[in-house]
Amino acid sequence: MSDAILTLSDITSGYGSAAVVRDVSLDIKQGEILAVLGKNGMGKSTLLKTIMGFVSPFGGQVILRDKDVTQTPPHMMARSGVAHIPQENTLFPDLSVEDNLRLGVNSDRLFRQRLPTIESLFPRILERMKQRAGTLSGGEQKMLLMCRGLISHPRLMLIDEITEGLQPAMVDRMAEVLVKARDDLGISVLLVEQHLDFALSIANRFMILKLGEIVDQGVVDSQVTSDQLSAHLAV
Ligand SMILES: Nc1ncnc2c1ncn2[C@@H]1O[C@H](COP(=O)(O)OP(=O)(O)OP(=O)(O)O)[C@@H](O)[C@H]1O
Repeated sequence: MSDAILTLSDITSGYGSAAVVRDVSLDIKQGEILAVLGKNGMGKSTLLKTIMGFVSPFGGQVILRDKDVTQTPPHMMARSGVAHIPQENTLFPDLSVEDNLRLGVNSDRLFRQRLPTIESLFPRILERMKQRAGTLSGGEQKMLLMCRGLISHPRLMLIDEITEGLQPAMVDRMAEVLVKARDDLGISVLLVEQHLDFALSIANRFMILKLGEIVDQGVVDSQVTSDQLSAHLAV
């Protein structure tokens, strides 16, 4: 049995007949953060949507803990412990913070059981439980999206540009939360990012996607700096 929680083998996918992700192979181990970096339009979001089952691959395999889940629909992927936090805001703005959070669990018992973990990660969200989600600040809405993912107790999170539009203090908070999720809860994370310093501050490994293909990858250590990788991301 492989120790990878997720393995992609030669995934090619896209829209209509246009391939925007080409022959991507990767694996993520339990409790590891893999950052997928690249310029706009390089296929990063499509890669996450393909794993989650929103986009059907033209070829290749998606393996979750040794089980072939290629073409598995999103609700079944969620049931298998995969949480997708898309770039778009998928909160229900007219529902309260609490009701949005409750969408991440299927029972009142689990909700009450897991709330303390959420409280320890994001105390400010708890202070706003009765507030309509649409009236939270942009940063608080991103926090709520992350909490809704975390309260489902995922084994794997697919996170798409969570730092977009966040102020530096909130970016730091988000980094702390992801590191805690990895180190304390053992969650694996596939992180799509344009914020290089954020990604390199928390990721174990990185991978650069260019026109849908992996053009560089490696372990994040003191040798890897944002200056080296920024050439891949410059517009
Ligand atoms: N639903 C769709 N139908 C057709 N083409 C699409 C669709 N979604 C994305 N594309 C195209 O696929 C390509 C890759 O898009 P994708 O959103 O995966 O890139 P990305 O690397 O996540 O970019 P960004 O950083 O700007 O979000 C782009 O050329 C985009 O226009």
